[in-house]
Amino acid sequence: MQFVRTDIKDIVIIEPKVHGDDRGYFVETFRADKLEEFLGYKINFCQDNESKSSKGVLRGLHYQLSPYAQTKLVRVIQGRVLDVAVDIRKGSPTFGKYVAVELSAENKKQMLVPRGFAHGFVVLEDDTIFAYKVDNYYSPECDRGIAFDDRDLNIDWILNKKELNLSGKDIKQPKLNETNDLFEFGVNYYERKKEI
Ligand SMILES: Cc1cn([C@H]2C[C@H](O)[C@@H](COP(=O)(O)OP(=O)(O)O[C@H]3O[C@H](C)C(=O)[C@H](O)[C@H]3O)O2)c(=O)[nH]c1=O
Repeated sequence: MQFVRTDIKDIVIIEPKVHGDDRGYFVETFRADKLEEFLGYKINFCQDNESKSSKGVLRGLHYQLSPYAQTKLVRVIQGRVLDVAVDIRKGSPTFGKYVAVELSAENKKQMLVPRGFAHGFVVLEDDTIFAYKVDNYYSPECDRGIAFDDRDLNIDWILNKKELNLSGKDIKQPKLNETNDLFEFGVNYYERKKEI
C-alpha cells in the first residue's frame, strides 16, 4: 500500500497493492495501522457510504461543519470519477486551491480528504459505484456546500456543463467567498471534543 502526498500536503493518494492471479485479484483496501503510521495520528472511521451514479452526475462540493466535520477515505468500486478536494481552511497557504485525481475501479486509487476540505466528484462512466469511509456521522444540520462552478476555484471538471447532472441542492450552493461556514487553518479538528 503506497501513500502519496499531493500539492496540498494534507490530501493523500493511497495506492493499494493488487494481488492478481488466475482467479482474479485480491486487494487490502484499508489498513488502519498503515494509515496511522503514515499520518502520525489515528482516524476513527465510523460510517461507510456508497453511491451509484450515471455518467455526468456531479455530487458536491460538500462538507460538514464541526462538531460533525468529516474525514473521507474515498474510492471507486465500479466505473470512474474525477475526485476533487478543496482547501476551505481560512488562513491556509492553499486556501481555495484544490486537488483533482481520477479514481477508478481499474486504478484502485483512493483519496484521503481530511476535515477542513470540501469534497465532490464528477462521474465519467455510467453505473459508477463510489464508496467511502467517514470518521463522523451524517449530520444534515451541519451539511454544507460550495458551488462546484465557483469561478475563483476554477475547477476543471473535464465534462462540459451541458453534460452535468446535478441534484437540486448543488445548484444553489454559495461561492467560497459568499459563505462564513468555513474552517480555521491550524486548528486541530481531530482533538476537538464534541460540542454539546
Ligand atoms: C451523505 C449522506 C446522505 N444521506 C441521505 C440524505 C439524502 O436523503 C440521500 C442523498 O444525500 P445527498 O444528496 O447528500 O448525497 P450526495 O450528494 O452523494 O452527498 C455526498 O456527496 C459528497 C461527494 C460528499 O462528499 C458527501 O459525503 C455527501 O454530501 O442520502 C444519508 O442518509 N447519510 C449520509 O451520510
